[in-house]
Amino acid sequence: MNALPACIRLTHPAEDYPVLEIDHPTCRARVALHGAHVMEWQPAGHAPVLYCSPQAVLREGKAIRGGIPICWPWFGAHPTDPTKPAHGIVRTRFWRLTDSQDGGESVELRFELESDDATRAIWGHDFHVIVEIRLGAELHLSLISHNTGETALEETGALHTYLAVDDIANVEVTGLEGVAYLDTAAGQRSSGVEEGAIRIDGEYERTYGSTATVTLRDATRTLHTHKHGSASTIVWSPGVEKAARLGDMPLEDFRRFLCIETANAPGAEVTVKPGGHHVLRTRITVS
Ligand SMILES: O=P(O)(O)OC[C@H]1O[C@@H](O)[C@H](O)[C@@H](O)[C@@H]1O
Repeated sequence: MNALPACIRLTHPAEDYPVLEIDHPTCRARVALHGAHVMEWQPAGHAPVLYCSPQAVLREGKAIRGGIPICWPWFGAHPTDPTKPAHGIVRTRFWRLTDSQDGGESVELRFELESDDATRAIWGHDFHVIVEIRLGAELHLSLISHNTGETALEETGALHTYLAVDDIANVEVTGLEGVAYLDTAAGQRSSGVEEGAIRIDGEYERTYGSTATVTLRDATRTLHTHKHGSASTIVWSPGVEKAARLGDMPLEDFRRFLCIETANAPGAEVTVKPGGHHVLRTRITVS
C-alpha cells in the first residue's frame, strides 16, 4: 500500500482486517479492503447516507451487511450451481488498494483484484477488476471488469447500495413508474409493471428493467441514484422476518435502510469479449 494522504487513516477494527477511515472537509467515510467495500459515507452537513449494520461481521469470506457490497460476476444465486456463493466472489475477498489521493473536492481510491487459482476453482474465467471510488459531496463508484481470458465472459452484478432512511414506512421511491418488474419477495415469482411511486410495507424485492435515475425521499431528505452501464435496478427491503434470518443486523434495523441497487440482473447479462471491459457505475447525490 502506498503512503496514504493525511485525510486517510488505516485502522484494523478486527484482526487482519484493514479499513480506511476518511476524515475530509467534504465528507467522512469508512472503506474496507475486504470487498473494496464502502461501509459508511457522510457528506459534510448531512446525516450518514449509507446504512451499515452494527452487527456486520468483519471476517474474510463473509460479506459486510450494509454500505455498498460489490456483487460480481453474478448477481443473486449462481445461475446453474446453488452451492456457489450468492452475489459472486469479489465481495468476500481482500482487494489491493493501488491508489489513494486527496483531490481537494473529493477523496479518490482505487482497488484491484485479479483471478487466481482460488477464483478459478469457483468461476473459470480470467479477469482483472478495478473499483474506482470518489467520496466527497457526492459518491461515485465504478466497477470496471476486464476480461483477461481467451473466451467471452458473461456477467451480471450489482452495486448493492444500502441507503439509510429514517423509517422505511415513510419512504417514497420514484423513477421506476411504468417500468416492468420481476417480483421475487418471499420466494415467489411474479411480474408486473410499476404503476406509481413505490412505498414499502413488508418484504420487498423487485428487479426493474431500467437505466433511469432513482429518487428516494424520506421525511428528512432526498437521495438520487444515477446509473451507468446498468440495465437493471433492484429495490430490496428484507422486512422483519427475513431481517431476523439474516442474523447480522439488529431486528428493528430493517426499518433503517432501503437497498437501491445499480445492477445488471439475470436476463440482462453483459457479454465482455476477450480483451474487453465493462463499466458499471453508480453516483449518489443528496438534496
Ligand atoms: O444476504 P445477502 O447475500 O447479502 O443478500 C441480500 C439480498 O440481496 C438482494 O439483492 C436480493 O434481492 C435478496 O434476495 C438478498 O436476500
